[in-house]
Amino acid sequence: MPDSSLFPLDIPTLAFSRGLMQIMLAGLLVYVGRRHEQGAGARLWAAGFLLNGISLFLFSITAHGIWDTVCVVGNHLALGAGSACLLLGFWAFGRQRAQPWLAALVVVIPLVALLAFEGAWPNARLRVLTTAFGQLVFLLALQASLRRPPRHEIEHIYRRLRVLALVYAAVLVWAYAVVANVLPTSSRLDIGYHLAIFSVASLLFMLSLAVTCLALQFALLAARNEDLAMVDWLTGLLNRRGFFRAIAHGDTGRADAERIGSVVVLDIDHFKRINDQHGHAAGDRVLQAVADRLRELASPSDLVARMGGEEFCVAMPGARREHAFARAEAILAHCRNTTVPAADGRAIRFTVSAGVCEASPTLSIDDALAQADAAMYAAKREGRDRAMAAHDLEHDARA
Ligand SMILES: Nc1nc2c(ncn2[C@@H]2O[C@H](COP(=O)(O)OP(=O)(O)OP(=O)(O)O)[C@@H](O)[C@H]2O)c(=O)[nH]1
Repeated sequence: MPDSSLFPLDIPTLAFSRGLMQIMLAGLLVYVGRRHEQGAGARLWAAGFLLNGISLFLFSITAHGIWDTVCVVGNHLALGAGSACLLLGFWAFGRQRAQPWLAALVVVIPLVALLAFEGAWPNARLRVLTTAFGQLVFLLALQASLRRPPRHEIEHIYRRLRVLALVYAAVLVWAYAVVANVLPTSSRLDIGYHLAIFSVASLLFMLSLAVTCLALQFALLAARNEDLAMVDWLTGLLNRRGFFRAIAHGDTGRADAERIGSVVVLDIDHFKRINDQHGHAAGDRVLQAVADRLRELASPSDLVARMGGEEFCVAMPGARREHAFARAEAILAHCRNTTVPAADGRAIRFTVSAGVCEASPTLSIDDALAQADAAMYAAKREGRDRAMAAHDLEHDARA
């Protein structure tokens, strides 16, 4: 066998650099996990990379006697525990049910390798192969955990990671098939050569995995921030932006023509007076009480939003004008019977005016809202605390 190598780096040096890199990435993930509200996944990933790093450090040490045993035991235990933590991290991040038996399996396999082929029947080749089998189980479990992304925004990252894990699993099988003497080795491609290629592949995989974990955490944060930008902080309802986005994305779950159905625009009567008499904080509580009533009376497919100030809107998918009108009147009655405590202990009573408009394939959502708004102002002019339909306004105008 010629004494030549395409890889001037020896495997322990590569293992040392891989270990160092993983420990550094673990530090970065700890930082990210601590700063984010949903950082449980990142913290578990950090533990996984740290343990993997320690395992590689121990692997790269050349020790003798008892210290050699300590290094081999530590290497196997840290490797199994590290893989289990990475899996637990993906389950926590994806809000999936953890599968303790699977996590236990990736810990038990290197342990069995250690006890059986280091302790009972010493056989380095079988020990290495069993440990590699544990890594293969980890990669397959990782593949399975990436099947259902928790949000559509991170779907493409999950898809790429699945491809990456698959390619790495193929390299792992190829490298260890040589160790098992399953593949023929030419005079040039000896076991060391294959393991060196595997070491580089492993370095690249773990680096990509860590960068992907960071990318996932940031993508989740960006998606959550986008959610917050769609929600009114005071009432928890959609805000104007969230309402139009939900309409555009078809969140009502209906086909186009039916999607919008009818819209009801609601406005609290003499709200300025409530603010002036009872203070802004009491006014805020009235806004929250209206939001609660709307939530209570909404059907699951309705979109309920605070469009700004004291104006609210409910999109009722599939609802015809008469049905929407009846529901608007029910909301008004509910608000009429609601009391909100003022700071001085008095009960604040309030009323709401509403305008109803049925959308149609020829009437855009903007036009339907404008017509419902006009109907709501007509209701105000008629004396407030009532609902009016845009359709009736048209009829009156024509008469
Ligand atoms: N407390 C509180 N008040 C708000 C908020 N947003 C807008 N307002 C107040 O809502 C009031 C709206 O007053 P107007 O537009 O005159 O309407 P109104 O008094 O309800 O009269 P009508 O609509 O004609 O019945 C203003 O005084 C705003 O300051 C808010 O988030 N909290």
